[in-house]
Amino acid sequence: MEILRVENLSKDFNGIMALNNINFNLKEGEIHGIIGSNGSGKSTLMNILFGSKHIRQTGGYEGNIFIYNKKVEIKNTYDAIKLGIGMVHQELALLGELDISSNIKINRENIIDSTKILGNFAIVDVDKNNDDARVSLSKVGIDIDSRIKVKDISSNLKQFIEIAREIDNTSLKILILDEPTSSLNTRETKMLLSHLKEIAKSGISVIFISHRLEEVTQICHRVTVLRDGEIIGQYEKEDYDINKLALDMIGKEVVQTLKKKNKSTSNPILSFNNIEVSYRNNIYTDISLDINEGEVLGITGLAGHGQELFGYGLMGLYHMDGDVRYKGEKLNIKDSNAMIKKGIYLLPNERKEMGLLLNHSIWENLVFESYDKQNKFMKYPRLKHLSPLNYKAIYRYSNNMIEELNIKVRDIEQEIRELSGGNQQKVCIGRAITINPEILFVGEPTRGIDIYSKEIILDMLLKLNEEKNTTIIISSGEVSELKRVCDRIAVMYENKVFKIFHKDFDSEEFSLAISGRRLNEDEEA
Ligand SMILES: Nc1ncnc2c1ncn2[C@@H]1O[C@H](COP(=O)(O)OP(=O)(O)OP(=O)(O)O)[C@@H](O)[C@H]1O
Repeated sequence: MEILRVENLSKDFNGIMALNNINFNLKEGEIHGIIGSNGSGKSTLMNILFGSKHIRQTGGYEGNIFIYNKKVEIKNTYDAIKLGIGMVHQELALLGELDISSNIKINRENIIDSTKILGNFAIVDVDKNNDDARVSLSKVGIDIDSRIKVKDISSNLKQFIEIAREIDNTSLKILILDEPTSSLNTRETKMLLSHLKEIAKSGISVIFISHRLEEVTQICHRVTVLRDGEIIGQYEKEDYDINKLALDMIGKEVVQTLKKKNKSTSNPILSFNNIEVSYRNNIYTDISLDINEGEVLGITGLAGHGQELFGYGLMGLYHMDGDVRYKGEKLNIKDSNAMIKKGIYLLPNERKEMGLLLNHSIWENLVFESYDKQNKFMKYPRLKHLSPLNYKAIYRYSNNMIEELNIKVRDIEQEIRELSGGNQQKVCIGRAITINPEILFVGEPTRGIDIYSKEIILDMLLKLNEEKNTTIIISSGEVSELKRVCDRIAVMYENKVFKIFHKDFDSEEFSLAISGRRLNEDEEA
C-alpha cells in the first residue's frame, strides 16, 4: 500500500534548481534508497517532507504531497511529525548536557499523574522515561545505561540514539535517515541495517539516504537516483547493478585513486614518546608513534579506540602531555595556536568542528586561515597583515579550487551555509590544501562525500604529498581507501598503536589487529 506520494515537486533556491519536477512514492514497510552525488538534491527533498525551516525561509516549494492518497500541506516540522514523519539529519542534534533518556523522550516526557493538576508544573516520571528509552534503544540494537549524559558518549552511539528518539514516537509512519551509517564502523553498520529491516517489517517506511551503494543495494527494496535535482532512474531490488547506479549518479565512470610513488623516508618528522592523552573523562598513557617525513600514514581502528588522538591532542581538542618531537626538537604542546605557524595542521573528523564560517563566502572559507595566519594572498606581501588582500589572486585561486575539487556552487561569493553537506566538506579540504602545511592531519576526509568526489579528494591529498612533500596522516574507518593511498597503516586498539602495517599486508592479521588480537599471540607489540 502506498503511504507517501510526491507529484511534480520542485525547489528553486534563488535561481538554483535544487529539485526539478520530482515524482516519487513510498510504500508501507518499504525501505527506499535515495542516492545521488553531493548537491544532487537529496537533503532538499527530505527537508521538504520534514517541513524544514530552511525550505520555508527560502520561499517554500512547488508541487504536491500526498499521505495515504490525501493531499497534505507540510508547512513546518510540527505538521510533519503530526503526519507521522520523523527525520534524523546528517548533522546530529542532541542536547549534550541531558542524559540519553531525556533526549529520547524530549517533548514526549512521561508525567507523574498526580502532578497534572499543577497545570504548567509537572513532574517528569524519570523511571518510566528510562524504561521507554531502553525499549526504543533495544529496537536499534543498543544496550546502554540511558542515564549517561549525551556529551559523554561517542558520535557513533549518538546516531543510534537519534534513531531511537524517532522510533519512540508511537505514531511514526515514515522514518527519514540522511546518511545514517556515514560515521559507523562495519560492525555498527551491520547492526543498524539489520535493525532497520525489523523496523520496516513492523510497518514503518524508511527513506534511506547514503553514498554507500553496497549498503543501499543490500537493504533497500527500491532505489531512486537523483542527479542535478532530477530523477535519473528508479530500480527494484532484482534489477540492482552497482556499476549502473554509480553511472546514473555521476554521469561518468569513476576511476579509483591509487598511490604509486613512494616519497616517504624512515626519518621521523614527528614523534610521540610515551605520551598521555585525556578525553571524555578518561586518561590514556604510554602512547607512542613515529611519523615519517613524506609518508601518507593511515590510522584506523574501531570507534573510541583513539584513531584521532594524535592530531586532536596536538591541536588542543584533547588534553595531551609528554614528549612530542618535531624534526627532533621538543614541541610545546600547550600552545596549539603555534602549530599552524610550525606547519602542522588538523582537519578534524566532524564538519561542525572544522570551524567553517557559515555566513561567509566560499572564497573566504578557502583562504582566511592562509591570510590570517600565514600572511598569504596579500597585495603587498612586505607589509604583512597591514596590507590589503590581493582579491584578484584570491578569486583566481578560489575558482581554480572549486573546479579541481568539483565543489558544486553558484559562484565563489556564495555563502557556505547554502552548500550541501558534502560540498561544505570539500571546502574544508580545500582550506587545508591552501594552508600547504608540512604535516597534515585529516580525519575522515571522505565521510559524506559521493563516490566520484571521494576519488578527487584522495587524489588531491596524494598530489599534496607527491608535489609538496607534505606528510599526511589520515585517520579513517574506510580501510579500503587507506589501503589504496597509504604507505603504512597504524591500527589503534584501546588508545594505543597496536600494530603498524606496511603495503601488501596480510588481511587476516589486519582484521585481528582491529579487535586487538594477533596471529601469533606471543608476538610483541
Ligand atoms: N539555502 C540555500 N540557498 C541556495 N542554494 C541552496 C540552499 N540550500 C541548498 N542549496 C543548493 O541545493 C542543491 C541541493 O543541495 P542538497 O543539500 O539537497 O544536496 P544533497 O544531495 O543532499 O548533497 P550532499 O550529498 O552533499 O548532502 C545544492 O546545489 C545546494 O547548494
